[in-house]
Amino acid sequence: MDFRIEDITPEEIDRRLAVVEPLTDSVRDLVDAVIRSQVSDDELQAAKATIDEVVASLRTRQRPGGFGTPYTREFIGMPWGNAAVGARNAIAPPLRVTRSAGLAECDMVLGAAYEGPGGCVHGGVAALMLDQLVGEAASTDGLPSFTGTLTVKYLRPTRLGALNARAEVTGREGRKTFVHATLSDDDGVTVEADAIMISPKGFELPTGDALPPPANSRADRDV
Ligand SMILES: CCCCCCCC/C=C\CCCCCCCC(=O)SCCNC(=O)CCNC(=O)[C@H](O)C(C)(C)COP(=O)(O)OP(=O)(O)OC[C@H]1O[C@@H](n2cnc3c(N)ncnc32)[C@H](O)[C@@H]1OP(=O)(O)O
Repeated sequence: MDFRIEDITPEEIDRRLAVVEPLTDSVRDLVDAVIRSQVSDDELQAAKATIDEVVASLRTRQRPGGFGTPYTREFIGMPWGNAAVGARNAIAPPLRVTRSAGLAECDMVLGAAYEGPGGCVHGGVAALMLDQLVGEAASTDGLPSFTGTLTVKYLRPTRLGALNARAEVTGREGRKTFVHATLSDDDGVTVEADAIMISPKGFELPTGDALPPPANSRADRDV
């Protein structure tokens, strides 16, 4: 796993985020526009050519593999490629998770890119978001926890639109942390999940100090 240290200041993180977050939002917008566009075939083909040019320019310098999760020496996390919260990842639902002891929560608005059954959120997307939330809730004491078992119960269809996700630690037992999570719309809970999170054996923090929760964005770190 890539836990590399990148020795930059919080100001430099903010500067980088101020560049990449709007870019990621534009790519998200592009994804939504492609799904819902009703322009002609000629216009679609012209759009492809323009997009291919942009991709070629971005490919002139690429890192190998994934983005990884770099940390600063102060243990501010930069999981910017993360599929659920990555600041550079347009596939990620736009989640801004807030955390406190044993608790993680976020409001989000899901559009056409997250559809499963017509007009409703894909079950895998719901599970993705809840997986992230249980991971963040279990890790608020600083030690990372990985999902061992995630049990997801879909109570009723989740309409696309404004939603809330919430995860709360319900117990700890050795290296295991138990977490309950929900996804809700205005009418209440649509999906619930229970997770057994496991702290990896022998994992030691580089300094022996507890880590603060990792930051995903400027707004997140200000919490
Ligand atoms: C500079 C460094 C900074 C670091 C700071 C980090 C801060 C991080 C903060 C915030 C992060 C937020 C991140 C959110 C991420 C979202 C969540 C994900 O997507 S995670 C990816 C999906 N999950 C996997 O890929 C796991 C793959 N599996 C494994 O790696 C192992 O199987 C693992 C770690 C889960 C367990 O392996 P073992 O070798 O440690 O387990 P054994 O020693 O056999 O068991 C320990 C106890 O756990 C139970 N256990 C083991 N596996 C289990 C499982 N799969 N389900 C339930 N219980 C399990 C066992 O029964 C045992 O319990 P008994 O002590 O006997 O009571």
